[in-house]
Amino acid sequence: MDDTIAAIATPLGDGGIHIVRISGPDAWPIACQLFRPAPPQTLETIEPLKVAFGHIHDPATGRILDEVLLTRFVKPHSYTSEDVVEIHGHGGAFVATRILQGVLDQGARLALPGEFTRRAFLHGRLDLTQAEAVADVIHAASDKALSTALSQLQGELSRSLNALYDRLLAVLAQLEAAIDFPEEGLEFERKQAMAQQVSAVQKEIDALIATFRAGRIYREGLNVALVGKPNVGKSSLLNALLKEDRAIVTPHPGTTRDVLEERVRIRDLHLNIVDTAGIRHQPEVIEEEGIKRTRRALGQADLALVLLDLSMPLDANDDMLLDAVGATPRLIVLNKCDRPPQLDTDALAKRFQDETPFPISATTGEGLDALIDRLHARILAGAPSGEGALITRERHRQALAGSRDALQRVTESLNGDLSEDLVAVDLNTALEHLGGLLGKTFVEDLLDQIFDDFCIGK
Ligand SMILES: Nc1nc2c(c(=O)[nH]1)N(C=O)[C@@H](CNc1ccc(C(=O)N[C@@H](CCC(=O)O)C(=O)O)cc1)CN2
Ligand SMILES: Nc1nc2c(ncn2[C@@H]2O[C@H](COP(=O)(O)OP(=O)(O)OP(=O)(O)O)[C@@H](O)[C@H]2O)c(=O)[nH]1
Ligand SMILES: [Mg+2]
Repeated sequence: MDDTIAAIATPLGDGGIHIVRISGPDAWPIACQLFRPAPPQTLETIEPLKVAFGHIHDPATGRILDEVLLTRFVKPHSYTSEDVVEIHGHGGAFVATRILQGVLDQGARLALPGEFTRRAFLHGRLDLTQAEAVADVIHAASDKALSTALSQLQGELSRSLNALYDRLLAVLAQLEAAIDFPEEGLEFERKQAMAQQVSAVQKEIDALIATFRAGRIYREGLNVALVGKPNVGKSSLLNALLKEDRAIVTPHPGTTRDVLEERVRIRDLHLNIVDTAGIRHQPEVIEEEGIKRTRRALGQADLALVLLDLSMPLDANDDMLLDAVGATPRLIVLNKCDRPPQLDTDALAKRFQDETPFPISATTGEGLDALIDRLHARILAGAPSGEGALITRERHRQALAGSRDALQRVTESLNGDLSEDLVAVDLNTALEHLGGLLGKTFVEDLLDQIFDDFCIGK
């Protein structure tokens, strides 16, 4: 951590401005080799956290490389808690790379992905949940995703976890006192009181674990599989939903799948909709493959949007599909309601007793608002009300579950008659899980996992 790192903190391409960021003990000396402030400013008069105007020179040739703004941060008052310099140059991959090269030539090392934030973590300016939140702010695709990430960055989750950690630490101190002075032992009442304190913490951990469903869906979006027989209007519905919010939609290719996935924003939330269509030719050959893909999409979905064609009777395709949906939570959507209905609605009502199918028309847009209302309500159903801390990642859930299980053993032991040493072991395990979640203790592998997903320059 004692070397000086540098990177272009903005995406490489033509744009308005680019930022070259330098962090470490040589950040300022390196900047001094390259930057000439415009008079009357001199290098000596540049104040931290103020913007200075000037030029970057190429020390090799003395020529001007760019006209820039520069900000100096003096440790520990910077993003990384180290000395930092930011050079704001003109947008453009070539000029940005040219300035970065100058910085590297002066002795800085190219930063690894996430290394600035990793340093902020290692210097204690952020804990691990806050560092994760930095990535979540960057990837946020809805208001909920953004507000969840920002409150985590601001330490909302950290505060809850630290409070629980401290309460357990206080119990551990009592236990250890009893271990150190065995002649005094632990009276029954003391043990009861400790068991109560522990189970109170356990309850709060359970409550945090229960926020995972909502937290994950806010952060990642609800995974929706759009399923239905060929021609029922799946792609039309997807397009209609996309049109609702065209500007903020970003199509991104499935990572391991060859199906199309689209991100659709619905008010303050977003969905990841997988369109399972498009396998129509040579049905005898492709049919099976199509069903396999549909099943795969369904397996990864939080919700299936099952499309039926209101303008024709249910057929064997629909049956096969409904079979495939199986236990995946679903919403039945009846498309083409602009056409004369052919679907036997009595039979339908019998078949889907507790469900209200949604009549829509993907082409006229009829019923779409109601469908969106329903989707929105369904996502929020069971979500924690209010502003409390949420957990958003499987890592959080696992750590909390580990802590909760250990605490369960602690309360059982305290209520039973186990020795203080053994109780302390479980209590320590519970603390380690919480500590690991916050990054109080960590292994490099975990940091690699978290920070490798970051961009270079973050
Ligand atoms: N130009 C620029 N914009 C940016 C960042 C940055 O590093 N540079 N950020 C990050 O990528 C985010 C802002 N986060 C930041 C967090 C802390 C500090 C910082 O210097 N903190 C010091 C001083 C604060 C103060 O003077 O009040 C500190 O905490 O001591 C800077 C940015 C988003 N925008
Ligand atoms: N009248 C009417 N026609 C519709 C509606 N939705 C879709 N269609 C028509 O139905 C046909 C099939 O629509 P698609 O959206 O391609 O259907 P799909 O389910 O994606 O079909 P595959 O990709 O082949 O599985 C097109 O001609 C659409 O214009 C609707 O609500 N009303
Ligand atoms: Mg289609």
